[in-house]
Amino acid sequence: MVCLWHSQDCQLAVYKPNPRQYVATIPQLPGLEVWFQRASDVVRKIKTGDVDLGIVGYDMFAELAGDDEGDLIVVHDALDFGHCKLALGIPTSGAFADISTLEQLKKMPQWSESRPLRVVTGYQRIARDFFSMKGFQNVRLVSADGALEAAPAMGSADIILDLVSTGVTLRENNLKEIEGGKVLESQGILVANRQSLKERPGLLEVTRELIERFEAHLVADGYYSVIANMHGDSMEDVAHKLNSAEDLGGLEGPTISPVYAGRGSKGAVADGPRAFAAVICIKKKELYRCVKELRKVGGRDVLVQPMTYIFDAEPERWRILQENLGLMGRC
Ligand SMILES: Nc1ncnc2c1ncn2[C@@H]1O[C@H](COP(=O)(O)OP(=O)(O)OP(=O)(O)O)[C@@H](O)[C@H]1O
Ligand SMILES: O=P(O)(O)OC[C@H]1O[C@H](OP(=O)(O)OP(=O)(O)O)[C@H](O)[C@@H]1O
Ligand SMILES: [Mg+2]
Repeated sequence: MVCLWHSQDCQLAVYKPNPRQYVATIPQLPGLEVWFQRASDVVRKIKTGDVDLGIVGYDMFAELAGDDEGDLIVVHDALDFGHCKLALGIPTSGAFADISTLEQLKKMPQWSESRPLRVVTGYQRIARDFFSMKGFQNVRLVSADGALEAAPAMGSADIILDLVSTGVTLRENNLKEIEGGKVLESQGILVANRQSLKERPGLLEVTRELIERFEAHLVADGYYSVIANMHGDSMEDVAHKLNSAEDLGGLEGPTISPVYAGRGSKGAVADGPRAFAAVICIKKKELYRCVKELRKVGGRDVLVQPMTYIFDAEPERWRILQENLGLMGRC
């Protein structure tokens, strides 16, 4: 069983036949059951071995894995979605108006044993460790499951520790971040149950395929595949033009092939340079610059397509996983 909280588009479409049910499949990976669960339950269920693999935010993993990561193993620690940070949110006015650093917060004279600084958070373990590591004395952690940003205005807490992404929720609730108040950075990760990986038939192979596909997709996500028609005396001539232009060389160099133009088409030239199609791979950020470069060297009819995968050598993360499981050289 795989437990998916969120998924990124990498051609592993999740098929959920019934919107009111939580079970689904990935047709490309038969034999795999997908379950949609709350983030906290994803970690708990992998820990107990009820599910084998799961995708969650690192924040939830850090909170719930505990010191005993023994049963859990992070298979991929950077899936490049769900980026956010866990940070303190402090009121912009009142007693905190002049507080802009963690040091200043710590030195506030108001807080005592009988009236501690009340911090509301869903991340009790991380908060406890953070405040004790930073040497805070009079802090009381308050629990809540959502809408934490309302707590200071409601009077049920003084400050909050919660996820921040754009910062809009903090701002709209008259809260601010402070220097030193970032506790951790988070993004989606792939986690597995160690024992299941070792024992459940077929699981390691599926995990290997997921690592390969995720890595290949994450690399491909930065590129476009570009096909352009070029005119030249020969394939070498066209290749030379592309290689001498900045950033048109592709990953290893352009792929050039002849264009067999039909009668009357643009590419049909009786005597003169012949038409070739050049396939190159370009960085998304460089697209428009590359189109202009292509035009300069005679490129026309530029077709741009997204890339799904760029598979390269076997991923380092697969090697690390085998090493962690003590399986090096056996797969
Ligand atoms: N604003 C955000 N931007 C990016 N990622 C976020 C944001 N909020 C939450 N996340 C990520 O999503 C995960 C799940 O968030 P959360 O626990 O709030 O679940 P939810 O989908 O809002 O459902 P519920 O709150 O009802 O459980 C978090 O652990 C975190 O990794
Ligand atoms: O910095 P921002 O982009 O504004 O995002 C931060 C908000 O996102 C999360 O809440 P979510 O939307 O998941 O609501 P919830 O509290 O109901 O889980 C988080 O708990 C913050 O409230
Ligand atoms: Mg939420």
